[in-house]
Amino acid sequence: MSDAVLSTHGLRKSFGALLATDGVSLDLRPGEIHAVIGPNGAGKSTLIAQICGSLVPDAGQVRLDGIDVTAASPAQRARRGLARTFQVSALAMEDSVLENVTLGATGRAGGGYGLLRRALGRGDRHDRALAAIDRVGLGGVADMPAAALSHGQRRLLEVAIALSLAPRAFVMDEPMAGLGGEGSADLTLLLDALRTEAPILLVEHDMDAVFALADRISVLVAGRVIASGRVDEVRADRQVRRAYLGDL
Ligand SMILES: Nc1ncnc2c1ncn2[C@@H]1O[C@H](COP(=O)(O)OP(=O)(O)OP(=O)(O)O)[C@@H](O)[C@H]1O
Repeated sequence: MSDAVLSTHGLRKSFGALLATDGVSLDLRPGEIHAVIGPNGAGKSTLIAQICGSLVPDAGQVRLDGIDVTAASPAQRARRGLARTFQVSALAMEDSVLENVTLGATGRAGGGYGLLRRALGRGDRHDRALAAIDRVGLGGVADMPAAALSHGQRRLLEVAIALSLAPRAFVMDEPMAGLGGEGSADLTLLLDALRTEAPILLVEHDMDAVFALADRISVLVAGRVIASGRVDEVRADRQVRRAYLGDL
């Protein structure tokens, strides 16, 4: 797809005899949320790891803005605008919300300590961090340590770190995991609004959130995309219902 911001082409990765991803091709287009769903062990985390560069595929390619980044490191991809939020929070708990955004974004983009100190002194980085914090609704707690935040606020902080990179595309790994109803509702509203700033590849088990947010869904089962399309198309797909959705 020529207008895709992010795309994968035939990504394959095996662990011994197990094919964890088996020729996965999908794309992420401007302005959309594309959800990837599938049962436990389907290969979702393996797919994300290959997209973000922490796992090298056996075959296939990843393109960002049409450029082949398959050989690029996670930091190089982050600098090109690929912003990942983590399934397990990677925050510095002792540091303030603001420090987490300024340092976290610099770290993910691969800055060493010297670069990090220069970045800290830079007004634009500070302003961008504050804007991202405001954007996710944490403006009132910018000086509080991450440890003092609720679980839901920590997820919002993860999004603020990603947002401060001025990303071309977000990759989010189960952002709703462990959130209660209120936390999920807040994050759903935020993601709904964020898609126009950068499209979101969303791996998520929470089907309410997926159906509320996704423009398109791809269903991964045993390492293969068994269906991909608009939400109504995928919900109606017999193979998907049999393999995964049950009686939804
Ligand atoms: N480093 C590894 N070494 C060996 N096998 C692995 C490794 N990582 C993943 N696997 C296997 O690959 C398959 C796909 O795993 P993966 O974690 O990508 O699935 P998933 O869809 O993310 O599952 P979940 O929804 O439970 O997070 C599983 O069978 C898993 O056991």
